[in-house]
Amino acid sequence: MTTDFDIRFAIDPVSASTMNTEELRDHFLINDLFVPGAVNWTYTHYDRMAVGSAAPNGKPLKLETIKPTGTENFLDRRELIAANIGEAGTITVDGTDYAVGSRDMLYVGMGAKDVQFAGDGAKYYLLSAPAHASYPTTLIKQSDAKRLDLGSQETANERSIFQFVNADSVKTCQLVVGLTSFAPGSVWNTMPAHIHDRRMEAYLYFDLKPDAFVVHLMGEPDETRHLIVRNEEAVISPPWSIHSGAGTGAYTFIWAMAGDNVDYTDVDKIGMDELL
Ligand SMILES: O=C[C@H](O)[C@@H](O)CC(=O)C(=O)O
Ligand SMILES: [Zn+2]
Repeated sequence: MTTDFDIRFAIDPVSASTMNTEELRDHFLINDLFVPGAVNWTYTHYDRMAVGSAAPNGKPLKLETIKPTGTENFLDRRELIAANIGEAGTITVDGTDYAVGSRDMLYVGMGAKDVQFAGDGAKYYLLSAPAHASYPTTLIKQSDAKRLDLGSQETANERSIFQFVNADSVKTCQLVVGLTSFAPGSVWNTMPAHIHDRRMEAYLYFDLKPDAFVVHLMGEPDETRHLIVRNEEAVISPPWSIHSGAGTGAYTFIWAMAGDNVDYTDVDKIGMDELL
């Protein structure tokens, strides 16, 4: 078996501003992310972040290398986070089993050779970035996350940010990952919006009803575009872009960054009056 992968080149803001809907979706949206019975990757040229999935569907799946990494094993020069958005499962790393419950994340440090994803109803969302050191493989539960409550009901952005990667939970080289959930009726994420040119970001939207979608905003603050994003689809946010969205109904999302620093408080805020 060989793992399927797709490559996304880095797009500059001027080129992005000339794109039509189809071109924007081809470059920045990842649909068909979860393929039952397979691992698949989207290898991006934004900080070489790879965004993927493993949906075991009854049969354990092995993490195989893909050509773009240029290494014998996928994690020879990379680190990985697997976030389970499905039912409880098990990830085995070089012979050690980790029970990864629904909404748990597993950090796998650089150098792990044999990684297997198992669990009938488990759905692992995968994030991987180049690493410079090998940190211990660690299970991170939602209760280990640092919680930040933001927004208000009046502005439909009342939400809780769970920073799974934080100073107390796990040490990583580049990956900073968390999950954001909403108070009933709140639909706006990341508004007011921000940019962080030193880090790219990826969003996975899930827990959406079949006919619901998120209108995801991207682009430079004075040149915004939108993507219609459905359940279990992901969006790549280039370092120069805002990343914010409003759902037609309830949803949850996982955000993940890689780049020059691991300080998620280091963002450039965009004023509500600056968006065009
Ligand atoms: O850089 C950080 C990420 O964009 C998210 O943490 C933002 C987010 O979850 C939110 O405001 O709803
Ligand atoms: Zn951000």
